[in-house]
Amino acid sequence: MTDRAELHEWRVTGMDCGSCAAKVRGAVEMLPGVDAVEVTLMNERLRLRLEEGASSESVEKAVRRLGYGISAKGAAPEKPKGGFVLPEGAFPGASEPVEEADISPPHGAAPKSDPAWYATAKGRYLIGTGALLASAWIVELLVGGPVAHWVFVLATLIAVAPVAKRAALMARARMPFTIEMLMSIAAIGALFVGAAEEAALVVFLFAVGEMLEGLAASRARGSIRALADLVPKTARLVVGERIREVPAESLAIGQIVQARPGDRIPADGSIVRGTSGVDESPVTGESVPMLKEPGDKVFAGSINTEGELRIRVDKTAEDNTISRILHLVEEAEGARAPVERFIDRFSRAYMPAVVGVALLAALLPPLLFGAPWETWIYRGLALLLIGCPCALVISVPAAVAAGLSSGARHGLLMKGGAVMETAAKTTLVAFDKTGTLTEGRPQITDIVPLHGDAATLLATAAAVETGSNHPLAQAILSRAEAEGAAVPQATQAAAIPGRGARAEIAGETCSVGAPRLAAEAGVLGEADRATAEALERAGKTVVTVFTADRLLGLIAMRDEPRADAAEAVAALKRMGINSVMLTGDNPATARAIADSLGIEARAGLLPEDKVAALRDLAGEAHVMMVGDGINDAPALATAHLGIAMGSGTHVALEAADGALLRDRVMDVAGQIRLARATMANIRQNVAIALGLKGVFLMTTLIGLTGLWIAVMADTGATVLVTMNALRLLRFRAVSKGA
Ligand SMILES: Nc1ncnc2c1ncn2[C@@H]1O[C@H](COP(=O)(O)OP(=O)(O)OP(=O)(O)O)[C@@H](O)[C@H]1O
Ligand SMILES: [Zn+2]
Repeated sequence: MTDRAELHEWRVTGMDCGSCAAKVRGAVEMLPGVDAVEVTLMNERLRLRLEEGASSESVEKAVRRLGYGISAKGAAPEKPKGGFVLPEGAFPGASEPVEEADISPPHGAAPKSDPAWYATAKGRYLIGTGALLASAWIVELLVGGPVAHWVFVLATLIAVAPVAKRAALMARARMPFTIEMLMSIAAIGALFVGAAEEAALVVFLFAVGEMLEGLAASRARGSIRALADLVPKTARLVVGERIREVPAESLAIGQIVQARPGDRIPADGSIVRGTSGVDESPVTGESVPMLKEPGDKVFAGSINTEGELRIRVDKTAEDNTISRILHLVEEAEGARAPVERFIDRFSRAYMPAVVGVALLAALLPPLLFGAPWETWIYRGLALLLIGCPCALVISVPAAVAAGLSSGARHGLLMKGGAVMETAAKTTLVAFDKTGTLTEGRPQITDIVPLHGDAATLLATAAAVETGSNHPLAQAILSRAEAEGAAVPQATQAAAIPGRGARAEIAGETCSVGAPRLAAEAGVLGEADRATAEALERAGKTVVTVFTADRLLGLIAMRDEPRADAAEAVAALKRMGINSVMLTGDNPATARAIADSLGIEARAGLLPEDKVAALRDLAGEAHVMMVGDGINDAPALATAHLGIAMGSGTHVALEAADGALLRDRVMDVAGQIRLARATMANIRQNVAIALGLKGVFLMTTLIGLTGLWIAVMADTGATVLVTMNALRLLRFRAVSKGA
């Protein structure tokens, strides 16, 4: 393997059942110099590594030969071929290139809408086979007898030809067990046992099934694409006195745009003029409009409800929150759940096994017991049709895609099926305290100067904290600003993670930090310690302000628990999930807050202690860690699952396994509920798929059902499974008003 290998990406159109993706993967994997092949059905993507010297054209050729459309990502979109390789002129118009469903271009460009069903290659194939079948029936009605029989034979042959051609192509790509192959053998075989009418019907029903599958797949894709549609295509750019309509994609950072009442905001940005209620539900799922004023941030895709706003663009179109969410949901699909891999392996073994059973059924009874050949060959052919694993193969990705996009619309993000599967198993949620269980906006409650006055103490503390972005530092800085304190000049200001901050003021080293830090420096007397502890027992966080030789004073702050934190802990409890709070804050403060929430607490943890605590917990439970993502990245990475919540998520979106975009603790329960519902949905789907197969396997063997029922059973199962999965789109993870 050379390290010059390059990553390539294409868009592949026309895949709409799980086995399609497997076919593309199989065909491409065989090519020399190709490695790390990844095919995703829902966003129609093929990604692989090409070694130096290997040509990307051979990849494109291999995919086209299977009858799928392929175009390089980023390059000018080429017109994709339809789902079927049709002989020239087999059906009117069928050999023209077909504009198939286009997925969301991930970065905000205008997505095309799906063409009507009859305009797709599969639609035309369906109409063609339907017309053939209908004409044959008319002939049967008018003429009947042997003529009609031969008309059915002819209709079957014409209709099955494109399928057989495709089956042959796949077989040559060393994939003999495909649904196309089973179909072709069953249809042509049926002609030999004299069931011509049924053969024609079978091909027609197969076309119906393909069509429905295609519709279901594009529906699932559409639900993800809907996210991209939220960002307006155009923006009203303010240039001097005038306003110009420009494409939203072309906006550059720093430009000013106008949003009128009722407009969707075209870019992530900050308000420079105007005050208005902004409905962010499209992005975060938060349904109550938020009052925004100059300086506040807004997301692209939110709706401006009341007044005119002028907004400075902060992010380009491909970098805004919604395209990052979209990107995440798309990426997510690549991380396949273990259950999905299992199903894949299973279905790969399943098809050959069914072919074996079909062969035995056709041969054994006549050979061993002298049963009639015709009957048993017919039954064998019907068994072949039962060998289509479509329903089984689509059962997992359909549910995962529906679950993911349903979550995304409520601000609950998970990076793929693997994350969902783990989330569903959660037995313990570890919460970070500051900014997660609490608002993360501490307010100063007490200033206790020991030398000099309160204003000087505050000013000194503020000078030291200029080097920190800790919430406690923010509290001190904003209070100092509000009081107009005369903050002295500080140099070499630096944060001491998990402990405090330090700086030089007028040649003297000055520190602000946990009482422990002052104690270590030997400047915390008994009386001061008692004062601090009394404040801490009231749920306040105390910081000490000190120089090398004396304690200047104490500052107490209180960070209120989030309104729904206690309720969320209770909701998790009802789901059988324990909660624990991990915090760097001192034990007394932690105890006071934990008691008010009904949660266990581990306090006084340095960042590395949090990691150790999580390792410890992960030994006996499935742990989901929820943090604000700001300085708990190592902890998020240590838990089985790390979920970033609230405002910090914009930083942590890429690093965590999932994110909750709203500042609601209840969403943790919602996230797990959604994951559980998705896993339950998958189990139902697998049961439907396998159950129906089992039933029809039996009825076919005893001769109760025949060829066309076998096709219907497969199509029916596929449709049932997809519809069941789409139910997840209506999933309500969070009760209203939570
Ligand atoms: N910049 C700072 N200024 C003052 N004190 C600080 C600062 N940074 C940390 N501390 C002290 O160290 C303690 C632990 O800080 P750490 O950042 O680990 O926890 P936290 O973020 O406050 O709480 P949590 O762990 O729940 O998020 C704080 O409670 C505070 O006493
Ligand atoms: Zn299929």
